[in-house]
Amino acid sequence: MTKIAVCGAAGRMGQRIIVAAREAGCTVSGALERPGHEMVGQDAGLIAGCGALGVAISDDLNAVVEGCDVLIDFTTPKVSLKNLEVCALKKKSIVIGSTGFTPEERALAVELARDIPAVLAPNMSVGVNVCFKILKDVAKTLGDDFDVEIVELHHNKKKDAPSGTAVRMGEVVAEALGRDYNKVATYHREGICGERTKEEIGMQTVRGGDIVGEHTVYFIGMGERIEISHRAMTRDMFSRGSVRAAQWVVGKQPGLYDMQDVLGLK
Ligand SMILES: NC(=O)c1ccc[n+]([C@@H]2O[C@H](COP(=O)([O-])OP(=O)(O)OC[C@H]3O[C@@H](n4cnc5c(N)ncnc54)[C@H](O)[C@@H]3O)[C@@H](O)[C@H]2O)c1
Ligand SMILES: O=C(O)C1=N[C@H](C(=O)O)CCC1
Repeated sequence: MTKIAVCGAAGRMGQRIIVAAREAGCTVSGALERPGHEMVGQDAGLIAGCGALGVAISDDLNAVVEGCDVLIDFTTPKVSLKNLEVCALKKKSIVIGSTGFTPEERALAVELARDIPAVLAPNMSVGVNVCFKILKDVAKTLGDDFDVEIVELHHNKKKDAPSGTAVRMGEVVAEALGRDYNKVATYHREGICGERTKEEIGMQTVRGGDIVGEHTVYFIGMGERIEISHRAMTRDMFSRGSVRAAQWVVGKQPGLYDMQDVLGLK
């Protein structure tokens, strides 16, 4: 039975992951929150709404990592990189769902994961990862005759933009079209900004209410348009995906994997 510890345990995702881990028959061996968080000391199961687990939320990263097989971390990039460092030191696996990594932070994650098996994915749902796969084929088939725009919608508590999912969608399309995402991504259009170039990939962000997560990639041609969308109705497909990744990654060869590896979509 996989021993899973959850970092960000009182968060929107952390609470659902604790529920998903129990539903999957895993042991919740530990729960972490930031030092000084009001929930430190509280029972993680009670906070998650699934009944007492006898696991108190802790702020002792080293002790919690020591007691698990794998850490599931949905926090922030800086926290995740610290967690990855400690997991590497203690030879434990880690599943990271945090988003908002800079290219430099992502490169550091690759380096830190050289000696342990780790999964880093901006979206743990099956549906989005199938979208990643079909987007590559659609972009390659349509080529440069279709302008690509990506729109993402999330709740008003989300701290990063655009979503990690939208960035990954942009990267997949850019790669399929032989472009450098970091050069062609266009996050802002205002004033007399000139005609749209063929190469740019527009990235638009909407924030409001309790939207769980919606993404649409538009391939806009002359006289026709293709739209590929994913709408998340609950966070449970993310949490179930993270637990599936945690069960998959333990015992794998060292390195940084993504959800396509976990789902066998490569
Ligand atoms: N990969 C996916 O499928 C997926 C799905 C949903 C959200 N996310 C990402 O996961 C992250 C978290 O999202 P959320 O909605 O749960 O946010 P949230 O703010 O509700 O939860 C984050 C939690 O991390 C805690 N935290 C902060 N610093 C910490 C530390 N040093 N140690 C332990 N805990 C710490 C916070 O106190 C908070 O409870 C975001 O980056 C989001 O984009 C990814
Ligand atoms: O709620 C969030 O925050 C989400 N973040 C991920 C992203 O940034 O892509 C996945 C969707 C939900």
